[in-house]
Amino acid sequence: MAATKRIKRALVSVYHKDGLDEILKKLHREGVSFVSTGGTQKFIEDLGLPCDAVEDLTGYPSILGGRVKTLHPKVFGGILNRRDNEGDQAQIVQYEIPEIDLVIVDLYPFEETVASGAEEQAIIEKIDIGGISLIRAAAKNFKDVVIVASKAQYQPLMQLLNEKGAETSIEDRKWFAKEAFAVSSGYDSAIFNYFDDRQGSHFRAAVDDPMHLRYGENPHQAAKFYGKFNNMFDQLHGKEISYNNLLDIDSAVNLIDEFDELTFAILKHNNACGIASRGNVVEAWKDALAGDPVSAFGGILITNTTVNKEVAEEINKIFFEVIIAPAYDADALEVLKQKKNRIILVRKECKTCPMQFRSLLNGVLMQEKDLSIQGEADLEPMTEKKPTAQEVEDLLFANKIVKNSKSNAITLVKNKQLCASGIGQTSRVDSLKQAIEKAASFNFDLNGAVMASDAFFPFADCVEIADKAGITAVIQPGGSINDKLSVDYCNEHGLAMVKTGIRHFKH
Ligand SMILES: NC(=O)c1ncn([C@@H]2O[C@H](COP(=O)(O)O)[C@@H](O)[C@H]2O)c1NC=O
Repeated sequence: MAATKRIKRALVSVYHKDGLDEILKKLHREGVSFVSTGGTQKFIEDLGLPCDAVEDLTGYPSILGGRVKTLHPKVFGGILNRRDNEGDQAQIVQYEIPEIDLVIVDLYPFEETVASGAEEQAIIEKIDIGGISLIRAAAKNFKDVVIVASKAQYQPLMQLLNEKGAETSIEDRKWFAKEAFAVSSGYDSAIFNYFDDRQGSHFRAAVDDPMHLRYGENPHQAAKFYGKFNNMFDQLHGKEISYNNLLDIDSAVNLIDEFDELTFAILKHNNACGIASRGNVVEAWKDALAGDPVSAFGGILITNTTVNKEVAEEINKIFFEVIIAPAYDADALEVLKQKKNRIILVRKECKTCPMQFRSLLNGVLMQEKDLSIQGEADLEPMTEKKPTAQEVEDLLFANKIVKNSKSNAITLVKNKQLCASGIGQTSRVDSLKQAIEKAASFNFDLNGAVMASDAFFPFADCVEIADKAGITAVIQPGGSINDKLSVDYCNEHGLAMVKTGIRHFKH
C-alpha cells in the first residue's frame, strides 16, 4: 500500500476547456487545490473554484506571446522531485517549491491547425512546448505524479476519482504515464510529418486514434488500422470494416489507379479475378465478371466511374463484400443497399501513402511503393515479330494486372479483358499452367491472347506452353542471362515478345 498516493495539488493547463467541469468540481470536493495558466485559470475561477495563477508560483508573467509560461523550476521542480529522495526533498524546501501531484494538459491543436490550411507561422505557434514538457515530466515521475495528457483520459480519471477519491495506486499512475507517452510521441510524429517533405509517408505507430476494426485476419485476432480511412472514403452503408477488407480495399485502389479508361475490377484475397476496360460501365462489369464468376462471389468490386442503376441491378445478382466507386446514382444506391451488411464506399480525392511498411521478425520493413507504370514507349521489342496495335494495348493492360498480383504471377489478357491469372505459385510454370487451365474452365479462347509475366523467364518453358495455348504476344521485364532461350523460341514459332526492364514482384 506504500505506493498509494493522495492528490493534493493539480496543475491544469488545457487548450480546449470543455469536458473538465465535473472533474475539477470533484477534485475540489476531494480537497485538491489548483494552479493554472491564464485561460485555464479563468475557466476554473468561472466555475466558482479557487485557483492560483502559475505566474504567482513562478514569479514571472507569461512571456513571448505565451511561448514561456510554465517552463520554470518552480513548476518542474514541483512535478519532478522524488518524494523518497532526501536530496530532492531538501532542495524543494530550500527553494520553496510546492509539490504538484496531478498534471492535466490538453496540448495546442497542432494537427488540426495543419489540416485547416493555416499559414506556416500559425502552424509553428501551435507547436506546444510547455504542455509537452509538463506531460513528459509528470509521466517520468509516475511514481509520485498522475498525468492526464489529453481529453481521452478525462473519462478514466473521472472513473478513478469516483472509485477511489483522490487516492491513486502505482499501477494507476503508470497506466496514465503510458497513455501520456502515447500522446507525446504521437504529437511529435505529427510535427515530424509536417516538416518531412514526404508528408504522411513514414511509419507512425503512435497516431492518437487508430480505427477499430471488426477483427484481424481471423475473427479471434483483434486489429486496428493506424491511418485516416475517412480521409480516403465515405462509407455509405454496411458493417464495420475488417482487416482483410482493408487489405482488399488497398489492393483494389492500387489496381484501379493503373487505368485511365473506364474499368471495372473484381478482387479476391488481394488479387484481381476479373477486370475489363469498356466503353460503358455495364459492359465493363459484365466482362470483368466473366473473368471468373466463381471467385467473384464474396469479392471486392471497384470501378473508376459512377455506378448507375442498370449496373447496380446486374451487380446485385451476386453476393459481394465491398464496392468502391467515385460516385453512385441515388437509385443505384437504393439497389445496392438492399443487403444490410454490404460495405459501400465512395472513393474521395486523397493520395495513398507512397511508402509501404510490413512488420516482421522484431522490426518493420519499409520500401517505396511500386509506382512504376509502363506505357507504349517503354516497350522494347525482343523478337523479329512485333506486336500488333491491339496486342500492344493488351500487353500494357496485362502488365498492369500482373504488377498488382501476388508473385509468381502470370496474366493472360484478350481485348482488354482478364482471361485468367496464375498467382502466388512457387514456380512461374505453375502460374502459367494455372492461368491456362482457369481460362479454359471459363470458356476463354486464348488464340490471339497475350501473356504478362511479373519477372523474367529463366527458361523457354513458359513461352513454349503459352504458344501451345494460342498466345501470340508476351510482355516481361527481361534481364535473365537466358533471355535468348525464350527469344529464340518466339522467333522460331512466330510470337512477339517485348521487355519493359521493370520487374514487378509482389510478395
Ligand atoms: N509555454 C508554456 O510554458 C506553456 N505551458 C503550457 N502551455 C499550453 O498552454 C495551453 C493552455 O493555455 P491557457 O491556460 O492560457 O489557455 C495548454 O494547451 C498547454 O499545453 C504552454 N504553451 C506552449 O508551449
